[in-house]
Amino acid sequence: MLEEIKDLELLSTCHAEDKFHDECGVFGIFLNEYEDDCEAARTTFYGLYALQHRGQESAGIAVSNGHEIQLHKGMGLITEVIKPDHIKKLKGRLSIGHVRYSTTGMSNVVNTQPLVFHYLNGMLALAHNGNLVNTVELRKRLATYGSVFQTTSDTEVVANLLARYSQDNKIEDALARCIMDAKGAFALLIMTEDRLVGVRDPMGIRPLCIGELNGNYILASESAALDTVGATLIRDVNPGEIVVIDQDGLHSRQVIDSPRRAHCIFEYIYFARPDSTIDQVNVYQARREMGRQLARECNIDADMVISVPDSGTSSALGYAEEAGLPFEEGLMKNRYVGRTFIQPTQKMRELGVKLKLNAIEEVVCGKRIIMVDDSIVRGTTSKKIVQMLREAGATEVHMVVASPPTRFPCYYGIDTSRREELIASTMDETEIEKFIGADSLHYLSMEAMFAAMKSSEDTFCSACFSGKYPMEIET
Ligand SMILES: O=P(O)(O)OC[C@H]1O[C@H](OP(=O)(O)OP(=O)(O)O)[C@H](O)[C@@H]1O
Ligand SMILES: NC(=O)CC[C@H](N)C(=O)O
Ligand SMILES: [Mg+2]
Repeated sequence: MLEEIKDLELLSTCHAEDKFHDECGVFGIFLNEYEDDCEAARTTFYGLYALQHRGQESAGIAVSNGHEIQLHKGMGLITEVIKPDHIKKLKGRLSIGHVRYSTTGMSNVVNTQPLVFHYLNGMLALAHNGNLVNTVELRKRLATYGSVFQTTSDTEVVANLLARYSQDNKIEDALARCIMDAKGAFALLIMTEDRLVGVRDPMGIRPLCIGELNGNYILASESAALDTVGATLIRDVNPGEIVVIDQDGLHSRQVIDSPRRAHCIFEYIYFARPDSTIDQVNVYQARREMGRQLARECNIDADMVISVPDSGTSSALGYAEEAGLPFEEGLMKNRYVGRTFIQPTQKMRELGVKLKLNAIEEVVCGKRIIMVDDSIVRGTTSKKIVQMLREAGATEVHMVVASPPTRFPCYYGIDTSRREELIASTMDETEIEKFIGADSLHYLSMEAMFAAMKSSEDTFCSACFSGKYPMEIET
């Protein structure tokens, strides 16, 4: 039986004001060996808990007991949506889960994932990280064949393609045809009654890795989720590869061989957890190296380096090390605020970032500060923090950013699709410096960023900085 809860209306997600550059997290497990019927759902819950930073709008878990798929999903964080009583009802040895930050289709309960469908050969569940760039064209095409849509998300288009191509085929054969049609970024998990299937887009834009836990296989967006559940990272799913996990183990098929790799550079800069390793590069080490490179490019006379926690900290450490300056905690983050929070009162809204971050006067007063952040998107955070540090007595505040200016929207799964909202698309560096009120502003160069990654430009998608998109965008 399909169980679906209504919008919990627990949170008024204020992403439009608060932030707009998350994406989604997926996690799936196939248990051969298990102690109790709820183990798959429970493990998925903890996996999604570890991936919460990737999406905070909604969450869901689907489980198969071999005959049918059960689902529980809703709006909110994983701990708000999935309670212990729900886990008790989600019985079965296969499970997939999703935490969402919407890119195509609104943030509402209808578009929450996993999506579960009945089709010719039974039931299937889908969980998607990424964004298709030819959704409109595919939807139109499918509609002319008679497809109907319940959601406005791009993920349902994939479900319809799968249903169309499945006929007498196995789901992985249908998927192999489907990914020839679907253009864009996708790390997809598909679960039928008896198998778990994962696929990564041909350029490998979004991450997906394979783990192993007591002889059982897991697919997850980030390796930190594997660590959390006690699993070991085996490898990344290759771009264009389909991985099938069933009772006979793991089978793999390379469906498309694209000469171009386009791993999202922003995963390393901001999205992913520093304790994750993606495509063999540890995120913490990448960020730290970007900080070192940044220090080599800047020459600022200052007393200390501070970070904008959380995601600016790894690069701030690298910067301080290279510049030979002390690293201090000049800003403290309220750990309970997270990336989505309950709408504050008007007065609190005016305080804005102060809900999240506060300066430690005793550290910064009378000091010349170098403040390191991973990125500036709209400039809201930096403007308020510079002001905060000055109010706390800092004599100079130099803003250094461990990435190049974010000038172009992302169409591949990060919701920065409104160019006019990106401060660096409308202002030059001098204007931004003035806007945020810093004594100076420095960005990491593109060359230094790739040097930090020890790789060339054509390994990554860095379109948010360069405007060079690895594939055509539907207009
Ligand atoms: O220019 P803006 O539009 O203000 O956005 C940029 C800020 O947003 C991100 O941090 P976030 O608040 O998401 O939190 P985190 O660093 O704790 O992950 C990023 O690390 C910057 O600090
Ligand atoms: N951020 C994402 O990866 C979103 C997945 C999918 N495009 C959705 O909007 O639901
Ligand atoms: Mg930040």
